[in-house]
Amino acid sequence: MLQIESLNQFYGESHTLWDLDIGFAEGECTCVMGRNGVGKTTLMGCIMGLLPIRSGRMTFQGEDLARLPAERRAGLGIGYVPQGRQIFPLLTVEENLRIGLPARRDRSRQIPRFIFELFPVLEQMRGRRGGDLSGGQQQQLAIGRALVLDPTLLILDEPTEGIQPNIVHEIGDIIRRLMDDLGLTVILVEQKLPFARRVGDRFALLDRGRLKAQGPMADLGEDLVREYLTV
Ligand SMILES: Nc1ncnc2c1ncn2[C@@H]1O[C@H](COP(=O)(O)OP(=O)(O)OP(=O)(O)O)[C@@H](O)[C@H]1O
Repeated sequence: MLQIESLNQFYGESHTLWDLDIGFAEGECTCVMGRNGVGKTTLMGCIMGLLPIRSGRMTFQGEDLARLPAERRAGLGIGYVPQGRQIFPLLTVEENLRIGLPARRDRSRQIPRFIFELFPVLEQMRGRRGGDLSGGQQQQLAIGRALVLDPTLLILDEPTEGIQPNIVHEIGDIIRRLMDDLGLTVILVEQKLPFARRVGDRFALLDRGRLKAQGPMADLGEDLVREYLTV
């Protein structure tokens, strides 16, 4: 569904992503993993068009992504839940959700009903400010906001960071439901190994900007964990 070939990215003189080749298969959840600072968020920024790339190809359902500005990429059906959630604290829950509506392909001005079915707390707190929500509720709002666009691919950057364990479990269930009920493909940046193993179908392991291994989650063995994940 999304194919990345020979991707190189620099921050100024600093070469951050090196000749990355990664494929993301339709209908699967691929966990992008690796220690802090290896380039996971940078890779997501490149996919979304928020960071310029130096060279390489990115194709999404046959479209050449690298040539499209960020707003067109979202319109192709790529939803993005950034690290740290980045909801608007002074806007209400409803206003946060409405932000994505103008980019919908069908021009609908209605927040899709299934978002409130998936996250009942967002309906209960519809008129409250985003900043008044708990961390877990804000994460649900950030996911809901990305879903407003009706994406076929959803990218989540560390959705469990700083969230209570019971809510982490719930977020895992929601991701699987999005895949089973809506047929979404998911890219999940994740550092928590048990969560990645529970939710992911495949993994891609980065180290210092390079891809070190990828494959079915069952192949993420102890040797790889020790070498590239344990701190
Ligand atoms: N805006 C920036 N300017 C310069 N260097 C940056 C910038 N953003 C990130 N970097 C550097 O690029 C490298 C990759 O960072 P990135 O945030 O992509 O890693 P990560 O794997 O997502 O880390 P984390 O798990 O901590 O979020 C790091 O060395 C980081 O210091």
